[in-house]
Amino acid sequence: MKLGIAWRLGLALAAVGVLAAGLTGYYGYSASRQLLVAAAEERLLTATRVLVRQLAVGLDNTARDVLLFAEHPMAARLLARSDPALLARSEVNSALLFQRMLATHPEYYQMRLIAAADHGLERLRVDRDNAGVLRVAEDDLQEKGHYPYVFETLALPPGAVYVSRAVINHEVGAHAGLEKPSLQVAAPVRSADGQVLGVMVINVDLDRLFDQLAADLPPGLQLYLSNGAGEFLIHPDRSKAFAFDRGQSALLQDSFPAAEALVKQQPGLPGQLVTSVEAGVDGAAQVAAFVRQPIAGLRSEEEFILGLSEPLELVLKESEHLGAVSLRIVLAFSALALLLAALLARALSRPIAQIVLAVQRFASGRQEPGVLPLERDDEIGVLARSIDHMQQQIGAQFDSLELKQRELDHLASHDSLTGLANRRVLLERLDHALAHAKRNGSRLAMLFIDLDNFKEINDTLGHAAGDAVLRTLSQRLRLLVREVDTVARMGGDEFVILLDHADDPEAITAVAEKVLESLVQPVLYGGAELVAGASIGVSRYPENGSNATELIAAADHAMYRAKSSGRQRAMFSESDVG
Ligand SMILES: Nc1nc2c(ncn2[C@@H]2O[C@H](COP(=O)(O)OP(=O)(O)OP(=O)(O)O)[C@@H](O)[C@H]2O)c(=O)[nH]1
Repeated sequence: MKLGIAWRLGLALAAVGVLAAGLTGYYGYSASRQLLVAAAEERLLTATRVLVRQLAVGLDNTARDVLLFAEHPMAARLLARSDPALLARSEVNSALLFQRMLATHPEYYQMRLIAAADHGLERLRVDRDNAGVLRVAEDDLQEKGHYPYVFETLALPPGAVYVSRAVINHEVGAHAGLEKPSLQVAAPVRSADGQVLGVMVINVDLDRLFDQLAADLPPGLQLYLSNGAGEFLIHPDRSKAFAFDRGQSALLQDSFPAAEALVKQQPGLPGQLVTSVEAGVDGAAQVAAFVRQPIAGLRSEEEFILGLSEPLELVLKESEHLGAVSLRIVLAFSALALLLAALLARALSRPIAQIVLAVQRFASGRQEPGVLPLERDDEIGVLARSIDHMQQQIGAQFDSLELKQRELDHLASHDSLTGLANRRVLLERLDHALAHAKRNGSRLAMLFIDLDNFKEINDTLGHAAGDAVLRTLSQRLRLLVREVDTVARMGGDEFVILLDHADDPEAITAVAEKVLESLVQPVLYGGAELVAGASIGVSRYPENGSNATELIAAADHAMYRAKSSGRQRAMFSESDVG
């Protein structure tokens, strides 16, 4: 189907409408997604910074706890082992305090007092086990001098606190702490004279610590902790936490490439970033925030990078509703655009079709012209009125041309002076009449009339008088014959009357007599009576000829005989073609 210009315009407008609605919806939808992602990044970063702050506070509190015990005189007394009675009481009291501490701090799983002497022999130790909290029997106490948290702490200045690297605790007999991700927080114990007697150590269960920290986080968030090198210590996928402890590698920068900037950052400086990855935990896209935070005020080789991530799907959940609303709006606008386009196309195509029909009808010259939308006051109305005006102009010019054509036809076929048929028309009609007569076996007669003494009128009264005589006599000739008969002026003062169905010679003679009588009647001109008269030669078909030339020649010849026989008479042709 070929579409008209109005429909094509309508469809183009509809397409523009649909496109505009679609693009608006699409950009609104994608802008909302970007805003949601940006808001999630901001939210995650804030939450991560809060967590880092809580971690620092937590470690600080543990450091305070360690210092409290390390600097208490009871610790020095226990390690100095000077007074046996005092020692026994101190042991009981200290063990009680250690047990109270473990009871109130679920993240602590071990508290120990370790001597600098005897290869770092544990002097007092309270462990958490599956049943609760227990004081480790003297026989089970171990030598720990070879562990960094012992010999490095022994070297610390007064008041300093050591924080170990995050490790999995493989120490034999560690009860609940065995194979736990741990931090050892330790401080040296000194005698009153400043001599280093041993160390006070609290073992922190990292999992419990972060369970506490993350307890208030909204659901759906995932927690990451790595050391300064990017090795995961806490990961939603437990197989990635402490992978280095199993001789494997699971690095923050591998899971979140942007985090490499934090890993490579100069130690001791804080840093933060937000990032998005296409395939995070479970292969789902994630939005994440990471913060690197040095442990301020504590002696540690460790720095932590803490992070939170949220699945992109969760972040964009709100945009799904917006997307559905956008889609409905786009569909509604598209339908509206199509409807408007159809209405516009109809509104345009109707008057255009009217104009086309009117122009076609006008072009094909139909009697009933098409109706133009003349009353419209828009461009189509202007066009219709212009076409109407043009049609009227063309119609008027056609009428004028037709008139002129008729005048030309008349001029070409009639004598201008008398209005009678001219020689050309006479010959046409004669041919026609001859053909008809031959077919029907009918007869024709031709009267060749030449005025007598006409020259004299011209010569005496002038050409105008001659013209007046010619006009008057022509009128008389026309009135003498029937409608079907032809009266023609051959030129000068010569006329021919062609009589159709002229079977009877007497009837022909009667016509010739009437002609003679009529033409000899005077013509009034300028108060004078002018008399011409005429001589007539008569030829007949088929007697005197079978074609126009023969019949005219025969009549002409008979006319000359009438002239030479004394004028004012009619004579029949004597020529016989038979
Ligand atoms: N006024 C006028 N005269 C014409 C016209 N056409 C021809 N004539 C004149 O008509 C005359 C015709 O000549 P003739 O037939 O020899 O003159 P005539 O006096 O009738 O001679 P006969 O036929 O022998 O009687 C000429 O003088 C032409 O000049 C015309 O249209 N108007």
